[in-house]
Amino acid sequence: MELHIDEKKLLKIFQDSGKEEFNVKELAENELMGSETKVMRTALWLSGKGLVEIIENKKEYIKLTERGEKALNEGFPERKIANYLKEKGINSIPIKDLNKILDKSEISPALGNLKKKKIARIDKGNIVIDDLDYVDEEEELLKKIKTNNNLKEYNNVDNKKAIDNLKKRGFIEIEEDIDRIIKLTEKGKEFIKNPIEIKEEISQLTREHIISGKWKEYHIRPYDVNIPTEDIYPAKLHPMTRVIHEVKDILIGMGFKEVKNPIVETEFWNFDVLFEPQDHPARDMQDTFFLRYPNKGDVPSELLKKVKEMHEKGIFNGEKISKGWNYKFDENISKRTVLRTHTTVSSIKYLASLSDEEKNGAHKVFCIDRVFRNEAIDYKHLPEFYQCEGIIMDEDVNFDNLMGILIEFLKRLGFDKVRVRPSYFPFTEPSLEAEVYLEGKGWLELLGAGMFRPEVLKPIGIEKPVLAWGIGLSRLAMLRLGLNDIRELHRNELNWLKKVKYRANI
Ligand SMILES: N[C@@H](Cc1ccccc1)C(=O)O
Repeated sequence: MELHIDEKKLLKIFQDSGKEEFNVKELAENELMGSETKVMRTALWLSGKGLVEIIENKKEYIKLTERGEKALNEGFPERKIANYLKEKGINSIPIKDLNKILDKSEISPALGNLKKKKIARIDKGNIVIDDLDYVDEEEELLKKIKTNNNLKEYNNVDNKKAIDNLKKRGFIEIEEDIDRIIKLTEKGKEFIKNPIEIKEEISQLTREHIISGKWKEYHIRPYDVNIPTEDIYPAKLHPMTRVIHEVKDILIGMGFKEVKNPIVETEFWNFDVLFEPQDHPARDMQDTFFLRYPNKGDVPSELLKKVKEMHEKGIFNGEKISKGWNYKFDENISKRTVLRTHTTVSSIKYLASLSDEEKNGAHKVFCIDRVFRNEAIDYKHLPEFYQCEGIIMDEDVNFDNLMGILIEFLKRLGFDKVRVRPSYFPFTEPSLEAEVYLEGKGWLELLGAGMFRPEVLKPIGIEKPVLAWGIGLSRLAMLRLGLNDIRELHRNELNWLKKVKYRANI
């Protein structure tokens, strides 16, 4: 068992003395310890290891007040009267002369007590003490208390009255203390049968230790991360922010660059450019938030014409490359404003913004952002959530590369078992859906992906193939945080935020 040097020292005191228990105060006086806090801290560690037991006894003790100390040293006021008379060789004095002997405040308690204790009698304005060497039980008690202050010792009926009186006269006070005993357990007794070697220990190696060569003499104590400590809750990032950071770090590590775009978009960028027909059910009121203010946005007119032709007839630059959607494209719909429904807008806007020269190069970009869908709130749906989207554009990237990059990305997120199924998105062909396997949960759908269709790429002037994927981050967050209800993520319940453990790379 690895012990801290203080633990060794404490046990050594037991070993050297042969005693099995000690009062904390006694241990604190031992030079190996030096303070009660040190003894207690060390004893707590040792009790955690089962070597000692800490026994706490509540103790009531009697404390002499300042007035009590004075009475003990100078005598009780009534005793002062008796002593005065004794000195003068008399046994009575007029009450009015008592101020020669006592402070004003002491006179009436002295008189009261002399009468009560039947030591003196009053005779025609004089106070008479017959036995000047009287024995006073209260004085005796106060002397005893000075040497033994444990209230328990004075608990018998005889003392009770005297104690009460001393308390009333303000000579004593009853106080409470906790008496702590450190006692060896059986395991502790076994342990100290072996010699305990105390060698100076350090827990941190400094430059001085190294330069002086002293490091050779010290024992460097290993960290014990199992020592119980108090829980502390420092400020930290919101768990959702941590999910975002984790994904961002992974993608940057894979060579992607981040792009950002506004939340408000035109239907043109959110849908039209992505070859989603204007009568597509995904656009209807169920899914999309349409804006009243502003209700119109600017749309690049050249591109609008090209996209319109593609939608209506599948024609680009006079060449029929697709069947198109065969409906009447409405430019007013294109201009309507919406809260973006997916981050694919960012990918496509990035590609459309490339200059001719940039188009010659290869591009890897990603976007992590909030998207909005008009969904009823339940345990797995919120109208606002995070998506992460990535694209790669290069000479001859293909579907195999897409699979490869997704498997790698998911692996870095901690998902080893990945399964891919064919899927459908209006803007990609072929399209796929990737599922990951989670112990105890089975297969979970995590992302959608595909190769952008020529109907999408041609009008924005991109000739090279582009692979794209989108992943919902809220679901990932739920997995990371062990949540069964997505609403928990945004409720911001303080206790949950304090205690939630974020496990990156599950
Ligand atoms: N935008 C799609 C996901 C996706 C992105 C890129 C390619 C294919 C699919 C969605 O929101 O579900």
